[in-house]
Amino acid sequence: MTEAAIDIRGLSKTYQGGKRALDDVSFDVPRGQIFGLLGPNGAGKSTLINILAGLVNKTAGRAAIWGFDIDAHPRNAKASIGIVNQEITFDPFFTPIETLEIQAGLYGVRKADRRSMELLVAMGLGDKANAYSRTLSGGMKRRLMVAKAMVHAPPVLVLDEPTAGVDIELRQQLWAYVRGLNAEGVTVVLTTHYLEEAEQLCDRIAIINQGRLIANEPTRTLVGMAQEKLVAVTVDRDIAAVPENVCFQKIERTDPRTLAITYRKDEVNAGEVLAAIGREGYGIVDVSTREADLEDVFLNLTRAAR
Ligand SMILES: Nc1ncnc2c1ncn2[C@@H]1O[C@H](COP(=O)(O)OP(=O)(O)OP(=O)(O)O)[C@@H](O)[C@H]1O
Repeated sequence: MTEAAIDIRGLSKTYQGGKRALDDVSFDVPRGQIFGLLGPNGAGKSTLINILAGLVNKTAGRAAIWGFDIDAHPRNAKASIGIVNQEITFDPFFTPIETLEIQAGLYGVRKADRRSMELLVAMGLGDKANAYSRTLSGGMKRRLMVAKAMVHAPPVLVLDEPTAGVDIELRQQLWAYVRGLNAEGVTVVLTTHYLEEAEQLCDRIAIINQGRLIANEPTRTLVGMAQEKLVAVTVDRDIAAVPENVCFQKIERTDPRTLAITYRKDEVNAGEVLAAIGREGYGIVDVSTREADLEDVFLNLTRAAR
């Protein structure tokens, strides 16, 4: 079996003062994937990433990056991971190319092995190599952060909330670059609050809530776990009384001629739901359905875990 890109076993962290930020968390990030780490505010995501980065000491458990245990082989572990933090951190007076060269120096990358320009080009910053970093747009700064995390060519790239506060267009742009890195073989781990983003990008998603792992599934499986489906039915005349039927989990009148019906797709199908409305003597004028999405799963799981 191929070793995992990241292997986390029984990881716990209790901060001074008693806050238990991680509670016996175990999971693998498979190599070559884009892996999403989701969780509400304060769930413990940054704590986990900071442990991998060597910035926070764990209380118990173990973690390995690209097969290197972070305690037994800290240097190799560190060399195997690039981390893009939430905050933008670089000296605004250096140019992008200088920023990358300095970072490469910090990581002990030999001059002959450096690929600063190549990275800038890959991130769409080739023509900005000699501009002051402070003159870059927000999106360019984010991309420079990604390039900076990649100077030592780590096989694993971690992005901690990289798109918080970034507008949709820049977000799409950044993801295009990240997908490009992934296509070249880089394993990507990202934390995000944007469920839709995770759903679009990630092969697999783990959810942390209050320090505990509550899900770890291929994205498609996770989305498939949402069994509730919503259908809005508009009928040909005003609805006098809201119909009742066992196949409706919930039904309400949202305007005089529209019913919003929730049903469980593992128990009934849309045809049965519509037939039940028809039997009440209404003609159906319009129907719209909403697929369950990751947000539904997320809410169900975090609610259940409370
Ligand atoms: N240095 C610290 N000392 C004490 N408690 C801390 C410290 N850092 C984090 N915590 C607490 O640990 C818990 C987990 O925090 P963490 O930052 O890991 O969550 P998160 O999932 O990254 O949240 P966010 O999405 O808001 O960044 C929170 O309750 C937080 O207040």
